[in-house]
Amino acid sequence: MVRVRVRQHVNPLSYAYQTPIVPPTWSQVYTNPAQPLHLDIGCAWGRFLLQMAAIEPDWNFLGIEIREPLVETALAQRDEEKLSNLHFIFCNINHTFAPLIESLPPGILHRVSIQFPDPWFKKRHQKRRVVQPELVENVAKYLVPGGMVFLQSDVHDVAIEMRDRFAEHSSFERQGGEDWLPENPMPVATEREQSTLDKDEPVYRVVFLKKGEIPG
Ligand SMILES: C[S@@+](CC[C@H](N)C(=O)[O-])C[C@H]1O[C@@H](n2cnc3c(N)ncnc32)[C@H](O)[C@@H]1O
Repeated sequence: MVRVRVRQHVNPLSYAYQTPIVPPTWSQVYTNPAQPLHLDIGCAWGRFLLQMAAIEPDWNFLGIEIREPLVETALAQRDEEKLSNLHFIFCNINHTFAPLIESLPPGILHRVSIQFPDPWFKKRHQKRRVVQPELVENVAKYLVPGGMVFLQSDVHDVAIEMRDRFAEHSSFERQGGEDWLPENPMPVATEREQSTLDKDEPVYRVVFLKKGEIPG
């Protein structure tokens, strides 16, 4: 895979990232647009999804990333691997969630992952964090009953903040008790997860399911 130099962070609150995208024509993107969708928010180079899409051909995967060069690289790799159940979109998810999901067949969003989101440590920068109350509200609105939210971070405060934002919402039920999950429920580790584990550092993980009856 060819790697280009990219900025480490972009400010999602800056003017350049406020416009919602025009969604693609999904029948030109996925072979079967009716398959359950896994949305990965902040997918970076897309390595996690490239592996997931190969392992789970009966799912569609959508990676969202605010740094455009990473999306271009991920799409090129997707094409090289001929994965017709995988797509990546360059956008700011905080301005795109509703129009994006509404452009898909209804009842399609079954899984959302947010893995190692940018921590934005300084107090005055914390509004740049991706898990804002409006995002939680949108996940609650569009995820199917029984659908899964998987969150993980190596930064304890960030993990607590995103965990609490989902826990406080009446639509979600936390899984696995009060402790952080010891294992990743997904069969693939992200790049950030792998580098954290390689350094023997902790990863804070939590899963929520959306309450309600699962459609038969
Ligand atoms: C620390 S990286 C983690 C990447 C990957 N999930 C992993 O675990 O290896 C966080 C990613 O989220 C992206 N990101 C941050 N804010 C975003 C936003 N509002 N919308 C879409 N992507 C965002 C960043 O550009 C970055 O690539």
